[in-house]
Amino acid sequence: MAIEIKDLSHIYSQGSPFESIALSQINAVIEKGSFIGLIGHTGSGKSTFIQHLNVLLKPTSGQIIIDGVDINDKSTNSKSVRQKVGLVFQYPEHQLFEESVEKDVAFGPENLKLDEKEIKARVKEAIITVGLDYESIRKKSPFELSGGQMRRVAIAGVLAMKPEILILDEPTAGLDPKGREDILNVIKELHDREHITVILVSHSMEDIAKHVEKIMVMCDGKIKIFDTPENVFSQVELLEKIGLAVPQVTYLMRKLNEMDPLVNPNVYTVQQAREEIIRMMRRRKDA
Ligand SMILES: Nc1ncnc2c1ncn2[C@@H]1O[C@H](COP(=O)(O)OP(=O)(O)OP(=O)(O)O)[C@@H](O)[C@H]1O
Repeated sequence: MAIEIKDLSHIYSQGSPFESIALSQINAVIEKGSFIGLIGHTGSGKSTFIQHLNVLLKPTSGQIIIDGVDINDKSTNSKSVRQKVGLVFQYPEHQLFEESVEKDVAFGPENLKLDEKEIKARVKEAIITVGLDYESIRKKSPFELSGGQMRRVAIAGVLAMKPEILILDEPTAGLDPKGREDILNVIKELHDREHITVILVSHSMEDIAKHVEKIMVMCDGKIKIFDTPENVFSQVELLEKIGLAVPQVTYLMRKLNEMDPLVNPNVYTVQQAREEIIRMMRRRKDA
């Protein structure tokens, strides 16, 4: 079963002078088990959208159907939806508060009133899944860890709830390139192993291009494109119009195609090609 989004709109402070249309008649189907990247400039509606998926926000109009169930229907239990749809907020480490890593990760499963053995097993599994050494880290205070480790602990806390749908809002924000890559690899491996649906929100095309199966591009509260990375990146003009930079590698591929003697009779030497690419990268850096 999929996530079906039907004519979803959200207006903040409707009817007041501060009214703001954040989502405008969105329609989409996200297949079960897919890995989606959600991208858009600041204020495009990404956070508003994902908060609807685990009923933190209710639609002004429209519906969200998950596994055939309208999640906003009066008869639907919000708690059971939140169990199914795990949401990792931006900078989730700010929400760590327990005295040890294992207590923090156990917080969600304890709220589910699971038995102690099951909680312990889930905590261990989640900590290992995010790539941390369970034995050496479990008793530590989250506050003695590095930024990247704290982020992993926070993600483990959501994984310990065993969500079927995992949504991560900018999970790589503020991390160095190595930390970003590590987190993205953890998420990718989890998706490949557990076949859960993953929605990864990011500002960075580069970050998500490598891993996701489809990219949803949002602009002004609407979905502008929802397609494979190849098809999204081929729409360079549209992406630039909405203020999104495509990955450098796409520009390079484009340039190399232009340099292909079959496409362009002004054949370049390898040296000329190198120089042209360097000039292009500099121009983009200066822009
Ligand atoms: N609590 C709120 N009250 C009023 N307007 C809001 C509220 N939250 C968001 N908005 C407005 O809704 C629109 C969409 O915001 P949203 O936070 O969903 O965008 P976003 O794409 O997640 O941005 P960012 O990348 O900066 O997190 C923006 O115009 C924003 O100003």
